[in-house]
Amino acid sequence: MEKLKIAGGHPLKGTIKVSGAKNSAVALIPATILAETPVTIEGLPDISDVHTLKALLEEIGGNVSFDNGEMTVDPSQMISMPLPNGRVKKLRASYYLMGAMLGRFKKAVIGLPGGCHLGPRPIDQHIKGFEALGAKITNEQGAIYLRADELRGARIYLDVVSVGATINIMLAAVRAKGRTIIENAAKEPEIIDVATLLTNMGAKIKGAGTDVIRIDGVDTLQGCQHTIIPDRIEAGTFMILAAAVGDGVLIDNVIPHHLESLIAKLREMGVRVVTRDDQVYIERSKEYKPIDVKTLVYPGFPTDLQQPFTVLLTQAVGTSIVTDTIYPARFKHIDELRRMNANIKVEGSSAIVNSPSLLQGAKVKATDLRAGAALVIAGLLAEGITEITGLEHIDRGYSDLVEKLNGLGATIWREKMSTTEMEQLKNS
Ligand SMILES: CC(=O)N[C@H]1[C@@H](OP(=O)(O)OP(=O)(O)OC[C@H]2O[C@@H](n3ccc(=O)[nH]c3=O)[C@H](O)[C@@H]2O)O[C@H](CO)[C@@H](O)[C@@H]1O
Ligand SMILES: C=C(OP(=O)(O)O)C(=O)O
Repeated sequence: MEKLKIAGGHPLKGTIKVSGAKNSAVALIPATILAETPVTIEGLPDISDVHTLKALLEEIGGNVSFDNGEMTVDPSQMISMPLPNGRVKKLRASYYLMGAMLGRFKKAVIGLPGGCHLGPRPIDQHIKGFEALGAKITNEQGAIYLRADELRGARIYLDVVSVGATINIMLAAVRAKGRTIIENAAKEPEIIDVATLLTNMGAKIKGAGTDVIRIDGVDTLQGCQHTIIPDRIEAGTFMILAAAVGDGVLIDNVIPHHLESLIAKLREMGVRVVTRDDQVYIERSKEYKPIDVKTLVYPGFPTDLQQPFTVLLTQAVGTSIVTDTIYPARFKHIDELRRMNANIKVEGSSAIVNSPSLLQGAKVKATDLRAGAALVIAGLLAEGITEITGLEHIDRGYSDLVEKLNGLGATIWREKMSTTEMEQLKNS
């Protein structure tokens, strides 16, 4: 087990490259199950979620190679093996195995997903969608059993705008008989990316990226080659980090259009942001203005950037309010930031940030992926040494983070934890 150490308080400068999108990768990889012949995905991030999904595809008989960001999946020998426990609990997106296996085999047994603990994360809209397509679904001892004699297209209205439910229903519907219409669909760029892969495989999908998606089911899907989109959340994390400690940082491999809400909020705070075709240049400000931020579904401000952004707000002069409307309890990072001398209190679904605070290095714990990203930014801002445990969360979503930040001149490294430290962590 390792911990992350950061010697903070130094400005960063240079170029940092964004990897492929985690939230696309974790849907694109299960989508390969739907094909009859090999599918190649290029530009995948080297993160634990990708490795876990690779192992899950192998468990059901997939022949998978993964090297230098390129994964080739031969799904021809896959069978509908039950995946009730173990690896499925390591990530949220194992729920996409439900849609993909239902689409290909018309049956699946999958354990309930894991992922970040952000308060309740129901999957009732996924289930509602599968049932509308004709599947019978039961929940037995923590695993979901899905079975259909045949899948038939249906009109499905989502009661909540859900990324996972939109993609999952799409995965099952591409091999259903007839037309499926998903109304009140989520519009995230990752949904368009998955629809692009499926279309290249031979699926008939219209409207991905809008709130009405039409899918005409087909009998078979074939292999193809696909390049993943850049990770807008990793890019956003680097933009916030650059706004906090950057003396001129160029973020490379970004689609600025995917980050308009963040760019607007950074500018509102007084940060200099220059956008180019696939790059964003950022310089920290001499005096940051306090602002209010509310997370919303895309294209609103992403909940996944709420935690890192809160750290930047500790440098503003005045009071800022951050409200998370997607995950109202996504504030576990606040206790850790307080250990670093931040003056933040949580009231309901809002964090009230009184600032500026001179952050101090401390021993802190990443409770989830973006809490980890927030602590890294805090560590880079803070005076002294910050020690972060809970790296398994950060490793789910950030590829080569230490190397990338060292490339900007940061002093950040991983260290093995002693047995005593591991014991202390287990009991904390
Ligand atoms: C692997 C992946 O892509 N994860 C992202 C995905 O998670 P995920 O797909 O799990 O998030 P959703 O978009 O489904 O959730 C949005 C909201 O809808 C609620 N909900 C969702 C499904 C459902 O069946 N019932 C229900 O009530 C959730 O509790 C939440 O309040 O989108 C989230 C919101 O942008 C991001 O934070 C996650 O990084
Ligand atoms: C919440 C996140 O991930 P997941 O849905 O995979 O837990 C995230 O990426 O911030």
